[in-house]
Amino acid sequence: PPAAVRGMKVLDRSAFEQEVTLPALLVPVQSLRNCRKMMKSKLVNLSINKKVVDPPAHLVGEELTAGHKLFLLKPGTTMETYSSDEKQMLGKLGVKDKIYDYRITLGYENYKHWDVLRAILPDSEMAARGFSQVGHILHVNLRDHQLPYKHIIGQQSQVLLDKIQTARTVVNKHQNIDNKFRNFEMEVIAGENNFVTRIIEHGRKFEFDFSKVFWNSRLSTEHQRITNFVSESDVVFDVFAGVGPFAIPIAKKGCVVYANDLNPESYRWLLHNVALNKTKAKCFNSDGREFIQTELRNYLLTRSPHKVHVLMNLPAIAVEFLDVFRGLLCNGDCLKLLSIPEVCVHLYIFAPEKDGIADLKSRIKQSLGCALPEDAVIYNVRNVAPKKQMYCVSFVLTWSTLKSRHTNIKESIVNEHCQGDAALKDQML
Ligand SMILES: C[S@@+](CC[C@H](N)C(=O)[O-])C[C@H]1O[C@@H](n2cnc3c(N)ncnc32)[C@H](O)[C@@H]1O
Repeated sequence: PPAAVRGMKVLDRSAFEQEVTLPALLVPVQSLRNCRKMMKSKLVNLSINKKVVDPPAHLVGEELTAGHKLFLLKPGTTMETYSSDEKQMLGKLGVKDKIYDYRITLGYENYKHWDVLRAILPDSEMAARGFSQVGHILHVNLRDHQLPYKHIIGQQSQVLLDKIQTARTVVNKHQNIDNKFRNFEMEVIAGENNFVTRIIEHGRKFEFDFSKVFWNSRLSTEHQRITNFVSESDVVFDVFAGVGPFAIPIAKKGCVVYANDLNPESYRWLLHNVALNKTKAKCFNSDGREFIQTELRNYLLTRSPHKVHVLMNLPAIAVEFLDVFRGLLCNGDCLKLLSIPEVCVHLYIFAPEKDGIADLKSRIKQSLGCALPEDAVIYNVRNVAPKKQMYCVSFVLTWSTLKSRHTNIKESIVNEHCQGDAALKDQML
């Protein structure tokens, strides 16, 4: 497109009009088929109705207009572009060894929407990064300097909407996801003003209002990894459950699931999705800390024989919640305490690329009050930004952490309970 369109804030289609000269080859009609095959990659790649046209007499001479067509080629094509073999082949097909200059007026409609965006925007980055799709919503992240162009981007996106049949809305997602509930602020730049969408992830259905809750399709592999990891007989506490992408497939597997989210909208959609998938999960709308202190604690004191998993997917700050496990059971009846099930925490955490493991271990230690167990599994989930990784750290909570805020006092409790009975003490320890 003409250079003058760069920086345009309101779409002016007429500014795209210009006369250009395209190189062209004169081909006898009987060779059209073979030539088309041979020159496919060399034909002009604009959205032009006809890339093979009738030759005008003023260009090729009266005698060559009949029985011939012009092949319009990519700008810059010369006879030197062809190898000697290709030239020989063209000669055999009766193609003239000459490039003609074909004048054509191009307009807005001849460019693909990405070409239009690339030509208008001050940098081509936005066009290169493209769109992501969540249900019927396409989303872009416009940088501050691209905001003045949002209407043009919206208009171009409308073209995209027409092409992607499942898409009906284009939003600009403000990049900052630092708000409490991890949802994006978004603004419709094309299509319907409707954020309620439906996703199918690994065969499970999820409906939610994308403007009010967290959803990230890039976590789908992780959702599946954890779902595969837990056994049917395990009990799962999903502390930051969102709209249920861990909780629902795990419940469908047959596990008992307790799912919690502080965002009332996430909670509402969580309940909706549990029903939509015809499954069962106990759902809560509490702060994660309170959920652990009440639901998890009560459950552990029931002396259940089932292994417990605690999912903590709030990678920016979940580590700060670990202190809640310190002394979680410190006021419990000691006999009950001695038969608590194994509790495996799956903590999501961001860490820098450089020395990330040492960094996360140190933060976990600080919050948990003891070092991460040797056999903890540190799994790299994904790269979230340049130099920033997301990990899932899976580890079993030690008895002493759950019982004591300070030190390992298992032995002192046993002593207290056994009242000098050495045999009982041995048995209990
Ligand atoms: C990163 S999202 C994860 C959601 C879901 N587990 C997933 O994988 O898509 C974190 C969730 O934690 C919720 N949240 C934020 N702070 C919370 C808190 N203090 N207690 C409980 N939930 C919280 C947010 O509403 C959000 O749904």
